[in-house]
Amino acid sequence: MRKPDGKIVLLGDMNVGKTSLLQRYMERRFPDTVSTVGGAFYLKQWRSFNISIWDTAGREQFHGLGSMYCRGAAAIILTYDVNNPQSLFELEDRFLGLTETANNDCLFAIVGNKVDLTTERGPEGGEKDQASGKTGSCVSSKVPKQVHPEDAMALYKKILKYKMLDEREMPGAEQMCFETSAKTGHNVDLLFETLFDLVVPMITRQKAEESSPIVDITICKAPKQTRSGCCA
Ligand SMILES: Nc1nc2c(ncn2[C@@H]2O[C@H](COP(=O)(O)OP(=O)(O)OP(=O)(O)O)[C@@H](O)[C@H]2O)c(=O)[nH]1
Ligand SMILES: [Mg+2]
Repeated sequence: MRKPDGKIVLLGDMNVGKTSLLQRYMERRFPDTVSTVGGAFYLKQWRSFNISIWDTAGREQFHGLGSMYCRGAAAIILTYDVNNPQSLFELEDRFLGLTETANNDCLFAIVGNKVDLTTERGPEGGEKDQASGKTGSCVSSKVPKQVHPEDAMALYKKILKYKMLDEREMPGAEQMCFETSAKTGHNVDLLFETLFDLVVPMITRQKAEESSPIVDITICKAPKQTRSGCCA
């Protein structure tokens, strides 16, 4: 098997839907899942590159493994559940620290999953069914969204500051914060394919640097002069 050219890692609390998102994208279905143990990866061919996408366990007992999975990552998908504010909080509190082992120029996407279960705020402040777009007081069993996109965008900006990444050189919060549904497939292709397109130039640059390493001439010492006047 060819070594992957780049790596993307899904992180986030248990039950937010990491495995479901990956299965929706790779297998085009929404099967029943069991809580992930350790981690597992899929290989995706994107253009001429092989990208590994790692699914990790959100359960606390596997927390120690997280930084190992993030090693050398080109992009990290921080996933939360739009119905569970605590799951967004956990991203900053528990998962961000695991990303220290990722590449220095690692990209971050913040993904609010399970939007199919929610209603959206309508223009007049009323609730609107996110799937059908209908406004009304009795809109099925859906609940108002608990975490709004602005909260995720604020976290994205905070992460750039924390990582000391220049906001002007990184993709904007609007591009890197997604709301998805693994159940309906909403925005799932957009999420993964946006990341692939951003990661590919990074891989190309990295490969170019590896094939023509820069020689630091300041560390090439001048030849020593021997007593006889010859160079040693
Ligand atoms: N309605 C709805 N349910 C979802 C969605 N995504 C996942 N689920 C359900 O949420 C539960 C957890 O999904 P998983 O994909 O196993 O969650 P996970 O983040 O991988 O969890 P861990 O492996 O424990 O870290 C399952 O019952 C899924 O069917 C979604 O977009 N909409
Ligand atoms: Mg899982």
